[in-house]
Amino acid sequence: MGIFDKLFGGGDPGTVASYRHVKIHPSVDNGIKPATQGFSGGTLKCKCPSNKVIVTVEAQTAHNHVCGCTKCWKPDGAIFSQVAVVSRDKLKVTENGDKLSIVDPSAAIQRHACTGCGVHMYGRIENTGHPFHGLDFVHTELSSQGGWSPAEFAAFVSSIIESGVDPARMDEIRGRLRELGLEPYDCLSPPLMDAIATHLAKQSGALR
Ligand SMILES: N[C@@H](CCC(=O)N[C@@H](CS)C(=O)NCC(=O)O)C(=O)O
Ligand SMILES: [Zn+2]
Ligand SMILES: [Zn+2]
Repeated sequence: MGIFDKLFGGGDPGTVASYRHVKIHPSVDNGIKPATQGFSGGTLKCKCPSNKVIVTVEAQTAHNHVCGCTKCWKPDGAIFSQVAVVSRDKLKVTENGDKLSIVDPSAAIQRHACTGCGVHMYGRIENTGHPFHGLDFVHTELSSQGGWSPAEFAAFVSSIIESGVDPARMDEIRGRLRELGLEPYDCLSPPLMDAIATHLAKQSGALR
């Protein structure tokens, strides 16, 4: 396809592209399962064969999404992470917490990873001025329970290139995300970006 076609939408108008062959993340590749009404949490387990780290989440998650950034934990072979939030008072490390270590203590989100298998068990924001302080970040695919809130959008999509994804694949990857109903954004979704900006504007005094 030439640059003109690429920019102005040339190509065969009779063809509806399917991007089913494009893999995003195992939790969305075969269709996205809806949340179970009344679901109230479960346990997340790391991938160690024994002495697994276990995290208990006592609530349904919110804002689940796939994230293309380089910092979020991804299962082997996946180009996106899947990550949701839960109130920090609903999350407890219940077994083998001594195996956890913070990946990057200087990051806004402190990701507590298992030193045995590398899986990130939860991410926590300790900066009380951060717009998302009070929320923990979790990968609900680490739970054997079904019923968690499903992915709703795709964040930091362009960032997958930083992990080595060929930029020429971006059209098919965004195409697949849209096919799955996961609108692709290069940062967070507009409602979350608006929430961050509102928090910052109130902090600075630009808004009251
Ligand atoms: N392009 C960067 C984006 C990193 C980034 O900003 N990630 C977002 C989504 S998880 C974030 O909020 N990071 C905060 C943090 O990692 O502490 C990358 O891929 O490394
Ligand atoms: Zn482990
Ligand atoms: Zn991320």
